[in-house]
Amino acid sequence: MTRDYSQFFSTSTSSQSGTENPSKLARLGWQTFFARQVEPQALNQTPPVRVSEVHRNGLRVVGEDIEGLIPARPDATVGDWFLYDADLPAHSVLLERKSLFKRRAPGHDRRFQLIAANVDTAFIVTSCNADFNIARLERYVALAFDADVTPVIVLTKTDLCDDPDTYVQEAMSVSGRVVVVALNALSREPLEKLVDWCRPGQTVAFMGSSGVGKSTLVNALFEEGRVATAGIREDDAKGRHTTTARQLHFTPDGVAVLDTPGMRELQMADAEDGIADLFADVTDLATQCKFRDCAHDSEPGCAVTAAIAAGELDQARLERWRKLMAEDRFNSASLAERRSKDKNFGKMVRSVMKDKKNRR
Ligand SMILES: Nc1nc2c(ncn2[C@@H]2O[C@H](COP(=O)(O)OP(=O)(O)OP(=O)(O)O)[C@@H](O)[C@H]2O)c(=O)[nH]1
Ligand SMILES: [Zn+2]
Repeated sequence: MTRDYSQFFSTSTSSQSGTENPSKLARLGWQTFFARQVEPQALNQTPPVRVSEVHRNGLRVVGEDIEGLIPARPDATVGDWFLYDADLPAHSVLLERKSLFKRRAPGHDRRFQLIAANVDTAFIVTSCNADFNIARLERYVALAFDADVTPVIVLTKTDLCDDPDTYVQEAMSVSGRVVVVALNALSREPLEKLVDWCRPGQTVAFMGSSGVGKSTLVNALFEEGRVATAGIREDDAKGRHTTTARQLHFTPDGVAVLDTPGMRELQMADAEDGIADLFADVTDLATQCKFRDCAHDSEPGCAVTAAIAAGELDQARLERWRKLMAEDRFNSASLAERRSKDKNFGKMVRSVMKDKKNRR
């Protein structure tokens, strides 16, 4: 292989700027972040490939002129980049990731499962109706922050709502760092309003409950509509999974769209950093409390309760922070740790779980 990869070493412009005619590799999502990790000579010997599908027997990878298979390995997932060794695929070298969604396995050992790597943007989708739930939005935003993925809140079904602006205002209260977009997913608006995050070479994911319009938005990104929407489903009020495989779909424009059922079951686990990012106002206040282990209840010198009393912090937001932290702690603990937790903590967790169920 004697391909010249030097063009991918430009550090002045990233592929995000959307050049007129991006190369195949750029359209697969190859960015300066990955190019910086590699010597040009190595690229010629072992060209970059991206994991487009995860199967039991291996990772399907695609590159400039390559379609290959790397033997299954637990340390890689869809969206990962490898330097591909065509002679010994198992010796391909995994590149450092920009971002990673992971979760704890449901089984006994609670291992980490890698869900998706190198996603640039997570569209957190909800609709301007009863699905809208501020606590759920916060969970997804915290998960995205924790994964180093940019969250964008997308409010769908504006056409069915008298006052979308109320929803927009509330969604904006989630975080000053998160853009909120409101649209009718069945119109041309998705293409117009999501364009900033859907340029060639970008990788996007859609998160949100069933029926909020994720497939509809994905369809909008594909000219021919390759991903099926569920349509009307009277037989199954809760909706069903129209997506089954763990893979990346590439739009004709070169946007990689993540398609994995795992995104649906993402739980708060070891996501303390993401929660801290989202609730920076609360955690900042907490550092000013008189006692380091302040529970922000009735302790003297508590900066958090003082802020609530002064009307600077919303009590409801504080409660949602507590619940998210409790959920994260619970899900992060091993089974043994869970058993040894004291009764009160168990009670708290049960109430959080009950609450979670009610929100679904
Ligand atoms: N009027 C209107 N209908 C919408 C909008 N977005 C989605 N829908 C409809 O809502 C239904 C559910 O949309 P989907 O795109 O299948 O929702 P989903 O989030 O992919 O659902 P799951 O596949 O179950 O996760 C479909 O009948 C869509 O046509 C919107 O903005 N306006
Ligand atoms: Zn306090």
